[in-house]
Amino acid sequence: MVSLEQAFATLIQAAGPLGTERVPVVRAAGRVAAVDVTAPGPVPAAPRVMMDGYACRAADLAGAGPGRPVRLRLTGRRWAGSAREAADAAAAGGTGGVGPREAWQVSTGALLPPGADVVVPTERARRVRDAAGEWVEVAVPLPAGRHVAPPGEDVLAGQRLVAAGDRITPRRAGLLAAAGIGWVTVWRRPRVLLLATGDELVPAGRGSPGTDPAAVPNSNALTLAAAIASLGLEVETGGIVPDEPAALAAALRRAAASGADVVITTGGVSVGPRDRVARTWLDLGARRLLGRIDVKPGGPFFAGRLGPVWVLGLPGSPASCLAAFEVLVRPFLLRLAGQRTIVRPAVRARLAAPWPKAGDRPRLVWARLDRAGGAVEPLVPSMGRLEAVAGSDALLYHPGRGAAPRPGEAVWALDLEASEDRAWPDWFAPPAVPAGWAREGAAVPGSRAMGGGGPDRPGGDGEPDPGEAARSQPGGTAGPGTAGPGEERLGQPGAGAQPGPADAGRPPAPRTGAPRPGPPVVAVTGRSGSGKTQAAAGLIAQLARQGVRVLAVKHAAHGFDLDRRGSDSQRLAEAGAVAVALIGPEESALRLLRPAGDADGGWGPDPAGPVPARVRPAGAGPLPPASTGTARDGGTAGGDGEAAEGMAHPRASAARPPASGLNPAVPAPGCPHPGDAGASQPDAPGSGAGTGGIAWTGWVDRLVDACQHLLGARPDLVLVEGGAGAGWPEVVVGEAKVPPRAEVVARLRPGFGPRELEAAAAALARWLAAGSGGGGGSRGAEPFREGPRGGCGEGGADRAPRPTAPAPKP
Ligand SMILES: Nc1nc2c(c(=O)[nH]1)N[C@H]1C(S)=C(S)[C@@H](COP(=O)(O)OP(=O)(O)OC[C@H]3O[C@@H](n4cnc5c(N)ncnc54)[C@H](O)[C@@H]3O)O[C@H]1N2
Ligand code: MOO
Repeated sequence: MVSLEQAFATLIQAAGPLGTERVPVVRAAGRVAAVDVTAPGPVPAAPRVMMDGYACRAADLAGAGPGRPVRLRLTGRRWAGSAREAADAAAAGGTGGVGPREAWQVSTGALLPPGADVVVPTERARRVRDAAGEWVEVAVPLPAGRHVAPPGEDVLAGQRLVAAGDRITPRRAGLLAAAGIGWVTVWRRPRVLLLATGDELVPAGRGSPGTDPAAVPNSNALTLAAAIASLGLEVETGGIVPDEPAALAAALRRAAASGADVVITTGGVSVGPRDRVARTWLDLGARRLLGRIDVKPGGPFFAGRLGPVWVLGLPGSPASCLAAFEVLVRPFLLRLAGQRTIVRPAVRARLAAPWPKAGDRPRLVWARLDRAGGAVEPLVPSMGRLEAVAGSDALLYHPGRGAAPRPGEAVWALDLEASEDRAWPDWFAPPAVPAGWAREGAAVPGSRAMGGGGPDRPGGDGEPDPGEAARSQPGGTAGPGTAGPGEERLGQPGAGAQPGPADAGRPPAPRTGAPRPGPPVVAVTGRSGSGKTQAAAGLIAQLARQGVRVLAVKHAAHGFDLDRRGSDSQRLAEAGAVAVALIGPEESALRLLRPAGDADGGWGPDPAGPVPARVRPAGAGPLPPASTGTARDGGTAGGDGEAAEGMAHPRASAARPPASGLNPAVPAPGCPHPGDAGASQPDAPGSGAGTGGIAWTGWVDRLVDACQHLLGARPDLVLVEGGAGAGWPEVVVGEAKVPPRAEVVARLRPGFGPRELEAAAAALARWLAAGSGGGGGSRGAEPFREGPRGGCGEGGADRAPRPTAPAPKP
């Protein structure tokens, strides 16, 4: 029997989206974007009036004041939607715009007339008519730009509006339309056919157990149909199928030929003589993917492929059927739908009442979650079983193996009220091959690959869609019509890899409830040329061997060339970092580990080599969007806007920071350091050279989010290589932020070699194991630890404490 975790991995990693189609933006809401959609131009495209009033020149208002009104001649007007008056005025011998000491009457939404640079609201102006004509008197000096929206105020040109794999919400669809986008490439919606099996079943709403005790209303189908429809899939209920073998076989054969992508049955998957669903699918030629699962309820299960059709058998008992749906089938369907986030968050919650069952085997329990209090109450069997299912808003999971959890102990609670925001369930160890990481079209026998070529070409409607681009890779701008490998790097599900080798040897991932602290941040500092990169790569290699997922951050103060072979970032990636973030003065990039066996992509012969995920100018928009986890992750980041402010690159400051910018700020030399008071940077005083530093405000969280987003798992550790430090490489640890007050766990000496690195890694591992790092908990909220801890830096690494690690720049 497979575990729930294995079952999830098998199902999810075998599935991928079903191909793309183009839909007009008016029908895009609710669909899943198949490519990134970026703004073709700024919105507004030209300065726009934001108040009903008078457009004029700010210079003319300079002398205005109470009792000293400035008088402007009214020479034109312009309403929203009209730009003709300029031409009319020009034809009439006027200036064609607002001249000195002139004003035009304007309405909110109008284009700012040429020549004008400010709008005086109606309330602040007085209209005067005399023999010489019409005038406007203004008694307030208003600066240029007041009540005028500059181009790009709503949307910046090139800004990502929707990311591949995102469900397009109604508001996002509105945004696309506002940006002038007409058509969107989306993943095709899976078609689901539901069949209920069982002679005892009667259609829901007809027949009652009260009048016919043997009758069972087909309640599963209506629950499943509503739940699946709410995911944006097409769903059809195919009615009730008798248990009689020939009738069952005929019904399943018809279902498989119905054009559905997925046929889901309920009932008949257990071991009784009339439980023939799995057998019948196999007889019809289906290939089995999964059978019974080691979990209760929900254990009786079947998943297979019959030609291009996915066939799933859920148990009949509603509490089991719906539990299996929530933990397996729902994520699976979302994956077929192309959605990048397919799993709801689970939290660690305190058990508020006794565990209702023995703890000897893996169990799911319907429950009610007290989100504010972090407590959870199992509802079985305190109520009727079905009543409990209906009254639940959480599913508890206990993996079995030993004693049942006791009241007060923490259990995993899948929040059934939260929307999907992650790619892998919290309650399983991160997958060795991250979810969504499989290459599209990669061969899985019998799976419906992405037509071998990925997304369909845009439809033959001839509608241009200049706003859309799969701009995932530098130099390789895969258009919507090509199977850009970049798309899968966005975490696009593919029909791809089998579950990777289990996470053997990997220490359990930090498992914490919400709010979840960020992973610990470690810096390798040292003077230029001191061997920092060598030290960082060595540490990463050691940590990776122990199964620690390291996100390496390389501060490239002078910019970087992403594709340069032998670059530091490549060394870090090759050492075994799951991702390498490059933070440069003008752009940032995140490289992700490429799954083994995926050879193309131009990164050289190493099949496990990294690929560039994306590069964006610092001001131009986020790396992958911060998942909704960002706010919860809290700790170091403010809200999106705040963080974005803190992260705006000074050179991009003319442009507004994007609403959910991920780009860390890399202040230019001498720039005041943006960010919150606790922000610091790895550059120590004396690093001189004006390299600036990395502003920590929020962006570590965002990089971590990006990893979660793209790899389906959070890194266990963030390792920053950068900053001058004292001299020779030092391994500096801090909490969520790198110094000012951090401790040095290891210091390497000139000529350090593998032995010294090993010792440094061991010192770091001890620090992590001591609870300062790796284990989660409340770490993220703690201040920096001051001073050294015992036992650090043994062996080849220097033990010398360094009580004052790099101090913050003023
Ligand atoms: N000897 C064993 N018997 C059973 C085992 C076992 O391990 N050994 N497993 C039990 C478990 S656990 C479950 S769960 C059920 C699953 O059985 P089936 O999937 O074969 O489902 P049915 O037998 O057809 O029905 C079970 C139950 O659910 C009712 N039902 C069925 N369909 C619907 C529907 N569409 N709407 C509402 N209710 C439905 C049905 O009337 C039965 O009462 O097997 C155990 N047996
Ligand atoms: O596990 Mo069955 O699925 O207990 O009700």
